[in-house]
Amino acid sequence: MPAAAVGLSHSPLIGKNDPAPEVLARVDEAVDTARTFIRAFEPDLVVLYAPDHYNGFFYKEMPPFCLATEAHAVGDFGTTAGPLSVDTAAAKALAQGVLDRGVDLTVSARMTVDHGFAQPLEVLFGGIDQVPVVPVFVNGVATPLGPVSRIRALGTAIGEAAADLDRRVLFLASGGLSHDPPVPVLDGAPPRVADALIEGHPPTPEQRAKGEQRVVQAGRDYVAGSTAMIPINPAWDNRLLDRLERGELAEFDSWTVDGMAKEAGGSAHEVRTWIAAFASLAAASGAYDMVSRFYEAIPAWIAGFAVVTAQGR
Ligand SMILES: O=C(O)CCC(=O)/C=C/C=C(\O)C(=O)O
Ligand SMILES: [Fe+2]
Repeated sequence: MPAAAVGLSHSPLIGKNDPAPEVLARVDEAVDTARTFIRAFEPDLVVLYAPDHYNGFFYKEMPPFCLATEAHAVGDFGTTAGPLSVDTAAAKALAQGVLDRGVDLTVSARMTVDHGFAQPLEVLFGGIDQVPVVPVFVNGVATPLGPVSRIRALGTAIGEAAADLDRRVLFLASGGLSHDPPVPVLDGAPPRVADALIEGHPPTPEQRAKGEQRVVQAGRDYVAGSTAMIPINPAWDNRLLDRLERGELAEFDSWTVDGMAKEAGGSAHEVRTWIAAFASLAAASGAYDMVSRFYEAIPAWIAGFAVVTAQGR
């Protein structure tokens, strides 16, 4: 089955706290390469693995992962609000295929998603409704988190199920790599914050604007060096990309949740989306080749920022 993968870091700070023009130019070139790759591949289905940042999933019920048969974006950090063009029939077929393979998948018939999903669709496809998509939420921020092996199992099961669809499938990962942006944490949160993380009260426009401003300020503080955030870790990021490039996906099973957070920051768990996407590509194609690989540490975006394309053999 024709299959490909693209990994793209997201950042709420893109366009809001940009790095120097020469850095932006290098990112633009890498993103253009990914767009050209996608145009040449001509996918007719995108399986999009992305995290949520307490806009759609809350501690009242927090699944490790969840596949959507319909989805709606909230429109945070300047992304578009509205429905994603979910291919419901393909989503249902993949969900059944994953469950049949013994992975306990949660399904949402009305998923709420945020910039984690919307940004890659806008950047690569020009909008959130431009391509048939199956959104797959992968928890990358809300501890406790299970072992990475389960994410690899999810990605493998989705890749195997996708191979039965007879479609041209692009597996797209959104997030990571090492980064430690200000995302609220339940442990030790004051009661009002804890209640919001558990119940998920939709923020007022003023509350959303205040939260977004806090992230922008964190980006400025990070560039200025006055921050307690765990630093971007290019060595860790490149180790991850090396393993993806060599197809050594089983090696990720030994990566621990605590170790990942300590070495690469609280949001480094977003790399679970990358591991899922590449596991899907490996399962759908048997083997793959990395076609392009861009990486740069971008403090203004609080991101170890990567853009990668890979083609199934
Ligand atoms: O209100 C808030 O605190 C929102 C925080 C938030 O959404 C941060 C997101 C950061 C990323 O998506 C990232 O750097 O990957
Ligand atoms: Fe994120």
